Amino acid sequence: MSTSPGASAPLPSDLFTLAEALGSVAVLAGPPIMRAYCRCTAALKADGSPVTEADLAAEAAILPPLAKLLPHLPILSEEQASAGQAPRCAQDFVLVDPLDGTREFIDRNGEFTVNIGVIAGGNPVAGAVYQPAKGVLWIGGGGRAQVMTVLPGDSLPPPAGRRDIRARATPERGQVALVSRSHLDAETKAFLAARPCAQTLPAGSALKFCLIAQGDGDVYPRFGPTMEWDTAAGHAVLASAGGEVVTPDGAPLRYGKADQGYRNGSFIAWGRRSEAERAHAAP
Ligand SMILES: Nc1ncnc2c1ncn2[C@@H]1O[C@H](COP(=O)(O)O)[C@@H](OP(=O)(O)O)[C@H]1O
Ligand SMILES: [Mg+2]
Repeated sequence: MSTSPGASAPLPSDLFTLAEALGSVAVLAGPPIMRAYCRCTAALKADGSPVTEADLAAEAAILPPLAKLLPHLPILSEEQASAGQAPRCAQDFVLVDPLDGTREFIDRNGEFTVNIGVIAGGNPVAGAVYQPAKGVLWIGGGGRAQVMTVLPGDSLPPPAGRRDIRARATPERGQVALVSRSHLDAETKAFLAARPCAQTLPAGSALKFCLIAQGDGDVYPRFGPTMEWDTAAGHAVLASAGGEVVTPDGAPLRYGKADQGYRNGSFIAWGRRSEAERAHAAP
């Protein structure tokens, strides 16, 4: 699939409804992922094939319904990109990581997710993050975000089975920092050492964004490498819950960086920052 990088495509006007639809698609990746997860035991460490199998099966479950949902938007998916089949995307497109947190899958700690994010004008506007091992789904779009329990492959619950979430106001002291469980670099450690953090919580994959979005954390610094498909969905959920994701110089983290191979630079995800916190972080 290809598109002109500057092309703009019509998006549904109700971005929260779009996020719900993305959630319904993300949940479809649950059954193939959990089949591979349950089948593989110790053999996985010596032979990574069940991970690849789960990645590919999850992507195959997601892409057709996603293309039907958003027929005018190019889809950039991790496995297709790895196979050299990525469309060139710049402004309006969809980012898919069918199995984010390969290390967590291999380590069998359940902290892996399915990520689907919609980008408009280079910004994430709707997203769904699904944790199949726990059956938890986060969705966000249009300034509204929710968390709910959904078993792999099931339908989304009615409103009574969902919880609206909002990032908490960043406390001046005793901030809770989320960090990668598997990729923690020296620069991130130095950032944390300079902050009034009471607690550092490790979490895999896009769960770090979701935990801040639901008020269980304040900051997620990431100075090590990530790809756009790792962050877009969680970024959309967090932004819809009142948080933000910025680069170290304070600019919003943007998407469609084709010339950089869709790699993100360093970023810091925040809950609802106070003015004092903004001033403290100013370059
Ligand atoms: N050296 C590296 N280069 C590029 N991306 C990296 C990387 N190390 C980690 N990542 C990204 O970080 C993601 C995992 O995030 P976390 O460490 O927060 O759980 C990985 O997603 P995948 O597991 O889907 O490949 C991968 O894309
Ligand atoms: Mg990933």
